[in-house]
Amino acid sequence: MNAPENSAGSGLPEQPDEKRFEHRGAMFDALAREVTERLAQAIDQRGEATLVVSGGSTPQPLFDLLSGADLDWSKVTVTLADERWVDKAHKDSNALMVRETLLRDRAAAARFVSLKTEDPSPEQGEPELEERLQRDLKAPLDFVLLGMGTDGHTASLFPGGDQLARALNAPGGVRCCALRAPGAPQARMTLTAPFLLKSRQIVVLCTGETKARVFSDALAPGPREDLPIRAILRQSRTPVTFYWAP
Ligand SMILES: O=C1O[C@H](COP(=O)(O)O)[C@@H](O)[C@H](O)[C@H]1O
Repeated sequence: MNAPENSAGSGLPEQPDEKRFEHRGAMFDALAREVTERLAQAIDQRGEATLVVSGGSTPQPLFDLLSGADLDWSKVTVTLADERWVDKAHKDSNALMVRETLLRDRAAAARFVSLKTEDPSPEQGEPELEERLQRDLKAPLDFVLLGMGTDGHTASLFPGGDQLARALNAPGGVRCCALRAPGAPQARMTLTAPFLLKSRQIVVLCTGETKARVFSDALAPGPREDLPIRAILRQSRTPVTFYWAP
């Protein structure tokens, strides 16, 4: 097994905290409160906040709730954990989903940093995006919301990804990585695992029994390459909470 990225004695257990709920509604309410409180605290303490969000379907009810949260959204920078390399109006665009569900109502005042360029491929877009992320995102990130696929991917850290090793082990503060994988219909841009871990708090948000089983598998010994979510769950540098409901 490869060593976890960030296991250098922070005092945190190498195991996430878990918050399990009987109903999704209660889970989304609790998580919306936690995100709002953490962003408000960051704004109070540092004058600004950075929120990284996943794409996919699971977080959409949370985004609906957060869009009306009573926060000074003009001080919040939002970006994605990963993006599919499709046109910004394409139905599979994570940015489109985030614009339609989160960045409206009060949250329309937030600044959005896109993970997409006009380049035909993510490989060609990577240098410009790396520059953008270095310039526009302050680390440590205040709050990182991740999802997980039933194949154990998180962000676009997919098992079998052509650049998975680079995305898991990126050196020197590299923030993003283009990646293609058999389990991902479109080419992807992902934040690297080391950059995701450069954060004050990570939440992994999952629903359903299948993902609960994948989560248990990920906590068991085995290579990160098989279930890349392990790069997030099995480290002791950054606090992680697993939010789950059936
Ligand atoms: O492709 C993706 O999948 C995961 C999980 O999505 P879900 O629809 O099962 O919630 C997501 O976290 C990731 O950001 C997305 O690009």
